[in-house]
Amino acid sequence: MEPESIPIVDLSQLKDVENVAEDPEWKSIANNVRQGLGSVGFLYLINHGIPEETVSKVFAQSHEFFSLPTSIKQKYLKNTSSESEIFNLENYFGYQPPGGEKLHPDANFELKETFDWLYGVGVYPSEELPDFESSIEQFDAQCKNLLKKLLRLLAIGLNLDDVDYFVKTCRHFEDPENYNGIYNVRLILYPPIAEGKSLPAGAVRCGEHSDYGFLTLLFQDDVGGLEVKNVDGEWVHAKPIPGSILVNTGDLTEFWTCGIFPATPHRIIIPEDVNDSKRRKARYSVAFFNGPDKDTVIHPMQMEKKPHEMKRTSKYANRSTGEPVTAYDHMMGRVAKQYGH
Ligand SMILES: O=C(O)CCC(=O)C(=O)O
Ligand SMILES: [Fe+2]
Repeated sequence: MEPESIPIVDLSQLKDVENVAEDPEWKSIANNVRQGLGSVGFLYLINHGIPEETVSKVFAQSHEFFSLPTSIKQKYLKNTSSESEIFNLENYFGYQPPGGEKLHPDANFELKETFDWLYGVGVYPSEELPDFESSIEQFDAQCKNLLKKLLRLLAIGLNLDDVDYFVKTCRHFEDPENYNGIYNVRLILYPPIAEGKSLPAGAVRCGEHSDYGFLTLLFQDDVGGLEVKNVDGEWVHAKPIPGSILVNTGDLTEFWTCGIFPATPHRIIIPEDVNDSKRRKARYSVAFFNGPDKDTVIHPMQMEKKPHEMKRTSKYANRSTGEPVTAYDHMMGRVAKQYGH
């Protein structure tokens, strides 16, 4: 039997209408989103409305940034020196060199470089790359637009009375200066592995993990290598589909919906075959990690699950009582661990 694959959801029919909850197109797409995110926990969006040019500009800036000499990149190093530095969200920007972060506590070494961008704070390489900030700002605005639609689709799919139930917890979309939302844009480079290069034992590109927040938008180039664990526990290759965006739900959403939307484990391993093109090529990706405003109190929702949502064992699936917790408290413990605190 073919392993369960990652569904594709077409957003082309998502029109700006007055009452989205009653619109047949919105309802039908909302069902597809619930089906996809409620099973595999990942889906591809096509015809999502983010212009190709906006995405390629960010990728171009990412290529340029990671090609800068290490001494320059080190100028923009993220401050991960202590737990309190990391817990201060305003510090969550900057560069991390290979091995600087572990998404899985047991991963030996993650062969990647990252750069995190936050709205309104941080020091960016404007001197070296004059278009860096404006490219990411444009991308940020487009991602937020799309996320608003997705959060409404989630609410419709769950039959919530208020279609803006989740959108309202992201006041940072409308007023980023005043509301401290937990979200960031991340540029990622997985460097090429030259023939004969020796790697630390057990090295991976990205250790197995689930994301922490609400929804992640992931843009990848054409190299491939990301694997996603499906309901049957098999690793499925999230092969690149040109122009598409991968979207997945994080730990907070799993907690919030008592497992209707699972936080699906994913990883990028290094192919053992030295001739595998995925090993020999650099891979670039860009992620938008979205969480709610940090003071949002999350009350786990008790609702009936559909049969396919019972299949995946979720940490929170059988929770009958869930103590409310703020989004910040739920997410930050996990963030600190990734820097070894
Ligand atoms: O680069 C990718 O394709 C995945 C990255 C990822 O899962 C993450 O940074 O959380
Ligand atoms: Fe991830």
